[in-house]
Amino acid sequence: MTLPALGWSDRFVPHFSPYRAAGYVPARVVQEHRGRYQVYCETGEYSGEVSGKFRHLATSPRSFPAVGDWVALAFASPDGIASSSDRHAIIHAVLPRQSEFVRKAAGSKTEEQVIAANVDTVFLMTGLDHDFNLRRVERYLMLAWDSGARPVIVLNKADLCPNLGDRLAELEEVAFGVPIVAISALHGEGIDALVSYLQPGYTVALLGSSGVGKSTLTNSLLAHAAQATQAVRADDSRGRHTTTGRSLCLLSSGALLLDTPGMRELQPWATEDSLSQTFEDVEALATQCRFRDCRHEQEPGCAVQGAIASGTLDPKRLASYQKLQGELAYLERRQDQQAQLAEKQRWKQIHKQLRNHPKLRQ
Ligand SMILES: Nc1nc2c(ncn2[C@@H]2O[C@H](COP(=O)(O)OP(=O)(O)OP(=O)(O)O)[C@@H](O)[C@H]2O)c(=O)[nH]1
Ligand SMILES: [Zn+2]
Repeated sequence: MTLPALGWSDRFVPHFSPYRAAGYVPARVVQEHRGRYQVYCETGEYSGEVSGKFRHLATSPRSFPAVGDWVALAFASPDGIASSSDRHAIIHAVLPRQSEFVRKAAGSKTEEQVIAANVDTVFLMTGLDHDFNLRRVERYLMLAWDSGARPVIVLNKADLCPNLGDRLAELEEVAFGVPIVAISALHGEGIDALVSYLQPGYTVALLGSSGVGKSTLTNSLLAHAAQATQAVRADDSRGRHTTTGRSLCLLSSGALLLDTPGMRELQPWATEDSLSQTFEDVEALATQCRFRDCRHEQEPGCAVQGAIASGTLDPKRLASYQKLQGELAYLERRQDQQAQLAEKQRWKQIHKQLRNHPKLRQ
């Protein structure tokens, strides 16, 4: 496979040039399992792990490669002689990510884990059945803004929806220009509208609650992929079915689909930036409130309550905003507590060292 077919773009070139000079090759992570990685580069698929130096210098779990990452690779063989015919390789660096999806453990930055990297477009899937929920769409939009990937709202199960027009109108109120595509994954309807996001070398991922139709859509996108997988297999000298069981798959259109259990389980968390981006209407109104610290409850001159009274803002949207703001504040408090605890531990350690210091001991 060529690098552009794997999703390489000019944006990575300057970041990679020092590694190229040192003799490394660029490769993309297509699978991760307990510190072992499957990667693709121009000469095929390799199995790899990070170098000892990498491990030593890594400051957090976030530093480690994730599916979708571009890495600097060196070929290795057991006797230490570099050779590209050997299928083992060492990862020496992770290139800066264009986007990343992070699993956040409540209140602990150190436990944050990257579960997908360099996704160009994320399909936020919502069902047009009982799953339809504007508040959930808001949360997924926040997650998307936070990741750096471009969101597209995909409304699935259009076949079950008698009032699509109403649904679309409701959604537009929270989507602020994010494209909305209605499909029926089961019946293969409307999929054509997704094609423009499935350009060769583009990486897409699906997010949405369980049962929304992610697998159904994936299967329909993969359905005609036989030829493409052939091309990938031809690159593998051992003729293994290299695309099966991979978290990054080549679609017939030439786009890459990133699908991992981690992505499927991803829960939206609020961050300051994503909150502002998702609720720019509420925040714009808030700047018009008479009091700067207006809580948008009973205060006089509250522009937010004014908008609700005049029917231009849905009160449920304000409630959603305030709920997420509360969640954000909770997370920040937890993080502060953790930081304080870590600081306390550090001083304990220092005191202990001082106590045991030979010159200071009586
Ligand atoms: N009527 C209708 N049913 C659909 C459509 N797409 C998916 N389904 C059905 O919805 C159910 C769940 O679909 P899945 O594709 O398994 O959903 P998922 O998002 O992958 O679910 P998880 O694997 O739990 O995350 C299945 O019974 C599908 O047949 C659709 O467009 N219309
Ligand atoms: Zn106000």
